[in-house]
Amino acid sequence: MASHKINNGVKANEIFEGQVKLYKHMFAFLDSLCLKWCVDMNIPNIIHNHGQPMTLHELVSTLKVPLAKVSGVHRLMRYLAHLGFFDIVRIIQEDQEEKEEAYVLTYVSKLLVRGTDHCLSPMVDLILDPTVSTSYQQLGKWIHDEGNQTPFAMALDTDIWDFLSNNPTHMKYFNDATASDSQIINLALRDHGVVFEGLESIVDVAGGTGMVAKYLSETFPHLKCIVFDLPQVVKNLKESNNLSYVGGNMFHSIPKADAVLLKVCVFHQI
Ligand SMILES: C[S@@+](CC[C@H](N)C(=O)[O-])C[C@H]1O[C@@H](n2cnc3c(N)ncnc32)[C@H](O)[C@@H]1O
Repeated sequence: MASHKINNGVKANEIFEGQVKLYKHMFAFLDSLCLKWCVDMNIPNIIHNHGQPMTLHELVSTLKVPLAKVSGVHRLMRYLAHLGFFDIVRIIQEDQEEKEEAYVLTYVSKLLVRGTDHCLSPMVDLILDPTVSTSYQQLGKWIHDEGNQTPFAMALDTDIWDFLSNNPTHMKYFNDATASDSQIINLALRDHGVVFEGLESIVDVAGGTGMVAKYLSETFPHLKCIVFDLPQVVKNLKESNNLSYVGGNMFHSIPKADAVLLKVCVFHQI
């Protein structure tokens, strides 16, 4: 493309390339929302349960989509395939002469199949929940605020922990999401268990509902595991011989143990 100068000394090719980049990021929210759509529709499980590549026709009939929306599903699935969530293969169905497109899971969408020990769909449920995601609309207001409130706190006029404790549905989203993330960590711990050998006790500070501690207590029956979190998070959770829950505020004090485990994610701190 010609790169002659135009107004203000900006080259035409820079304008076009800039526009492409700008639009890519401007529409990036659609990537997240298409992901949310496919998780909300349970498509990873539907394809997984189908046991073989699934055609559009099979998918829309399982989803019970009205005829008018079949092409919409087709477009969404092609876009999700472009993003790497599905592969598109061509298969021949019985009684047909022409090959047909069919969807299969990729290593990414396999992480969205609910009911496995490495499912991250609860994380998608939480992060793309409108209450959480729209709080980032507050960034402009937040940057001018002299206090230390997060955008989430500004949007809802309450601290995230108070919000969760007053909203059981979101509390469940949050706990399920952090537990799903911890399942993945457990896969890493499984291969590096040597780190915990020789310890008699460990406290998982801000350990949520105890997914990591549960794994440790089962893998190392002689290790005393304590999960420490806010009282409303750990109340009524099932303890075992070497697994206990303690409620409190980590900024005041934490239970004594040979080692401290601290694993938090920071999305709600920004
Ligand atoms: C992102 S979650 C991490 C949970 C778990 N460690 C994990 O990685 O799955 C942060 C945790 O910190 C807890 N938390 C927040 N403020 C706390 C405080 N002041 N004292 C103890 N726990 C707190 C929350 O209840 C929540 O379970």
